[in-house]
Amino acid sequence: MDEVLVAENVRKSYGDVQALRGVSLSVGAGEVFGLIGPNGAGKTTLVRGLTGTTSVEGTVRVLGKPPEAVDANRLGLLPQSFSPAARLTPRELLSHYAGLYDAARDPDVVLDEVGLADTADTWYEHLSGGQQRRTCVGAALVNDPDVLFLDEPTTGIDPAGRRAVWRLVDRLTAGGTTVFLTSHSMQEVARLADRVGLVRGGELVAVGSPDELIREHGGESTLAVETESAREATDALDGNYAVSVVSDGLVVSGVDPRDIGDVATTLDEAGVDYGSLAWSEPSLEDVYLSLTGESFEGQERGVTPPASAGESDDGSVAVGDGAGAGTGASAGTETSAGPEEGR
Ligand SMILES: Nc1ncnc2c1ncn2[C@@H]1O[C@H](COP(=O)(O)OP(=O)(O)OP(=O)(O)O)[C@@H](O)[C@H]1O
Repeated sequence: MDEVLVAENVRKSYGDVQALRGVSLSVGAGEVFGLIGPNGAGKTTLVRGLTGTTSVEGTVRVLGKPPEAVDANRLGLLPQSFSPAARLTPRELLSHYAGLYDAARDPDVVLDEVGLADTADTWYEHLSGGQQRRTCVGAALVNDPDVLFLDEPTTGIDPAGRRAVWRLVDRLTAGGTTVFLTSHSMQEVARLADRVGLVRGGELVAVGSPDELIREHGGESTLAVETESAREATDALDGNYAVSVVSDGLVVSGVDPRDIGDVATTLDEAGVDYGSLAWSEPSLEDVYLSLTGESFEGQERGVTPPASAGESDDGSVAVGDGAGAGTGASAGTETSAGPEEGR
């Protein structure tokens, strides 16, 4: 695989703050690389170092050259903060940016793709935050770049707009564009990234495909039991299963989906009332939690609300509703991305 982006021992300090402490990575042609990590971990600094918008120590190569030497027609950058002229419309802004390049795409087509066809003639300052961000996304890729850097592209954008941006990224990567993305959305990273890097305290602490990271750092699948009788449930399951008590019940670790019925039967036989059983596989969120000690997007892994069988918002599968209802229950698989938001 041709290496499009290479960073070797990249370091950056702001005064006493070591924002990057020797980051090395490479990204191949057509690959989507997703960078995740807590606030202040160094993600934006790395994007800035890779794009030559801040000086760094170490080596950076983009398309085989120092970033400043790369033809601007071939690069796209959506910075985390980007404030274009407030009294221009999305159509005017994209036309302006398109005019800076040799062979840009038709701004109206891009506006349509980012879902702004209806607001193309509204002043930027009168757009909603999400519409503004979509305008910026459109501006970053109007030149159809070979390498695209997106620093938190969909922050503030609603789910439909996020899907539109994801489809745009799909379209670009299908055409061979390499994408380097930072995000605080686990769903976005799992949906888009071929490989994920987790940065913490200025260091890249893990790199791999989402599946590899989940296998290595995600821990076991779990069955969350929502019950007010945690002690009785624990007594019933102890010995056969690893159980830990949580605020609204207990979590049984390492349960194979085929064993859910056995857990339900055991609880029934012990006379334990439970509201729901929710089985889930480890996800990128668990990887993030295990490597940073913080939950991703502020979400807690765990018990889904009582529900009849069906997929919950976090993609886990809840079964049962009251004692006995879980017997013979089937379970689905939580994808690492949670419920797929349509391609
Ligand atoms: N221009 C600057 N001057 C001084 N310190 C800075 C500057 N830019 C970043 N830093 C510091 O460098 C560290 C890394 O910041 P950076 O913005 O790269 O983190 P991040 O991972 O992108 O965070 P976030 O998720 O909040 O966007 C932080 O401690 C930050 O305070």
